[in-house]
Amino acid sequence: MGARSAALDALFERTCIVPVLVVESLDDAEPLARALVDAGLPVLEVTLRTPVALQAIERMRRVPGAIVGAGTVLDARDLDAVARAGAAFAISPGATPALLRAGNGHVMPLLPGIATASDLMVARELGYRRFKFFPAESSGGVAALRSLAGPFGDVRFCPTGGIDAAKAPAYLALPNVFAVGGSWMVPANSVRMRDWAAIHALARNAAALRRA
Ligand SMILES: O=C(O)C(=O)C[C@H](O)[C@H](O)COP(=O)(O)O
Repeated sequence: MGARSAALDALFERTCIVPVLVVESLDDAEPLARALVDAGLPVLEVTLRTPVALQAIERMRRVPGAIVGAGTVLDARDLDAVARAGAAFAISPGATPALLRAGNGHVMPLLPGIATASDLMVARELGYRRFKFFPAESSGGVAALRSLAGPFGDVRFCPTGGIDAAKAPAYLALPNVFAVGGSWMVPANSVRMRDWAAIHALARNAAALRRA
């Protein structure tokens, strides 16, 4: 197994649920990370969708127990930026050859996004064996991952996109799924209200989910 796959497998040994976070206000970064880590979800994906995302990664990293990665990494520039911010890993919704090559030049592991067999094969040629499957629900969901297991026996996935507490168990039951990503435990409204208790409760339920 390659070093990147081993590093990702080691990270996701600790959890099989990845909260996908959109941090609008820097003041939310620390209490949000604390609520999730305390509830049993230590691995966090901070999307680069807001202007404060890089600073949020830096702040969340200081929360004891938090393992903070970056999402929405679209190109080599984003990859360098999140590495500088101290992200433990990077996730992209899709993949380009340039991003995949840049990922090969980083110690920080990149989890590229794929939605089809052809996407996967391009990244596989460059050494990738762990992928985000995005957007999971609209790209065929559980049935698609079951089909991909045939030709790609050495590949494992983190499906994300449209998954919630009710849908997650069917994904986690698949042998080629190492984790499930999603925002269901972090409702935008709860963040706006700074209702960390509500997020903690949803995160606790998510943390009780297990791989098969
Ligand atoms: O911003 C990114 O990098 C993304 O790839 C998208 C997110 O992973 C999904 O939007 C999360 O999906 P939901 O759980 O349906 O909210």
